Amino acid sequence: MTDQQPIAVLGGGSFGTAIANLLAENGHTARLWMRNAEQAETMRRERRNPRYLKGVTVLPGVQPVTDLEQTLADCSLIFVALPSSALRQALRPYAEHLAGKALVSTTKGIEADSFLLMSQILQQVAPDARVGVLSGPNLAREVAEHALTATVVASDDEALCREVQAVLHGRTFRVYASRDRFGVELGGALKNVYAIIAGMAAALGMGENTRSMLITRALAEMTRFAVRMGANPMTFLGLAGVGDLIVTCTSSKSRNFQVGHALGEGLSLSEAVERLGGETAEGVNTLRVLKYKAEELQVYMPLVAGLHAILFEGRTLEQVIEILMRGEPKTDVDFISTDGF
Ligand SMILES: NC(=O)C1=CN([C@@H]2O[C@H](COP(=O)(O)OP(=O)(O)OC[C@H]3O[C@@H](n4cnc5c(N)ncnc54)[C@H](O)[C@@H]3O)[C@@H](O)[C@H]2O)C=CC1
Ligand SMILES: O=C(CO)COP(=O)(O)O
Repeated sequence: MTDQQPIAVLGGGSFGTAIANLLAENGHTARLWMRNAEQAETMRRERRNPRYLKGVTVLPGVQPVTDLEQTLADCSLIFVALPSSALRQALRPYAEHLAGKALVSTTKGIEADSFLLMSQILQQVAPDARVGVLSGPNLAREVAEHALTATVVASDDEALCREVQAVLHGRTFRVYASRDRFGVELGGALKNVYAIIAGMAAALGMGENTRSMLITRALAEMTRFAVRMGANPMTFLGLAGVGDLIVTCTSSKSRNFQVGHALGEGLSLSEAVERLGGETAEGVNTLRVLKYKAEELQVYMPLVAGLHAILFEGRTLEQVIEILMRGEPKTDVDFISTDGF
């Protein structure tokens, strides 16, 4: 990448806009690709995102664009901030334009049928691309409003990690590098499920003891699962593991937490998702596939099983709490074995 070359951000939602602004703040030109021409035009004219991050000014260095082919041709570093349900379909027609490019996924989801993470899909779609992920406790609004924030870029391509650090690292945004691409990415996807549970607990007026128990046992079961899948357990003690788990399980700015909260208020799943007004909450789809993957791999994930039972198997919250709390006494701390909550 030369100093003059623009950097692409694909997806003009909350996170894409926040990342594009960070790049612009650091003196780069960010080509923010959006599929909706009207919204791109509004952003160009009014320097704001018409749908997401209300009140945030979009900096002059951010260029909203709608021509994906041209954007890919012009940029060698490309951040992907599309929902997981859209990523493969959106990029597959442009596969030939991705060869040799550095693709960094910021998407925190899992593909339904394949159980592939987004960087694995990028690798499939563009086998000759350089691939990395960006993940961590990074609520888009707080990033955009300059809350002091840290994140992780992960790839076995060290040069890619350094490039991402160079362009994103700034006054309020610190970027750490990791080689555990799989663990960093999996952490970002798994924590969304627990944020839904935490939102439910908050709506039901459960206290801080409960929240702490939830977060801690969530960390145990997501680590257990990730290690079984081949991730480094230490990653889960870092920003992309427990860091992201804490922020999404404690903040009402998290859309997954909001879905859980709405469920706790008594809304149905479809009503809870609808209340987000089209914003992405990845945790619902992740829950569907995770439950079956955990069973297939025989990984003990009682919180995942419990939430699945409530949302998709007609169990009540009371029944699930009874099962979770009244089970036979277990040992604490043993994260990796099947003991525990
Ligand atoms: N919002 C946040 O705080 C963070 C979000 N993420 C992740 O980033 C990803 C995107 O999230 P957000 O930006 O928050 O979502 P969002 O719901 O705010 O925006 C999604 C954007 O993708 C666009 N989009 C949807 N389907 C598309 C398609 N088929 N083709 C082209 N564009 C399409 C939408 O028009 C919208 O502009 C998610 O996986 C999320 O987990 C990661 C870190 C923080
Ligand atoms: O991933 C996030 C913060 O790190 C954002 O979480 P939500 O997608 O739940 O808003």
